[in-house]
Amino acid sequence: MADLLSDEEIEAQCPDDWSRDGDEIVRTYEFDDYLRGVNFAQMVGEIAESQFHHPEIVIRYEEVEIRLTSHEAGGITEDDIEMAELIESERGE
Ligand SMILES: C[C@H](O)[C@H](O)[C@H]1CNC2=NC(N)=NC(=O)C2=N1
Repeated sequence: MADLLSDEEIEAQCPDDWSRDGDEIVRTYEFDDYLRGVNFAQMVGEIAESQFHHPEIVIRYEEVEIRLTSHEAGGITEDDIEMAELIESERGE
């Protein structure tokens, strides 16, 4: 199990366009239509399964919110940062 990151480490390692919200890091992605968001959520789910690290995914009209935290560690770890980076690389932003 990964160790909890310090406030300073989270600040330094949180990818651009992601923000910290308590024990989570979060980003909301915008899409041109609902189904593009649904497809993105599917892709995030596949990454989550491959990493065995599962975000909260909220699908709304033309946007998808991704929230990451490490439940077992009780906060934000390298696993969350890595997942955010993988999602960013897939999104191509
Ligand atoms: C038993 C435990 O749920 C598993 O080891 C994995 C599954 N996916 C997970 N996902 C997240 N976000 N945090 C975890 O601690 C976690 N643990």
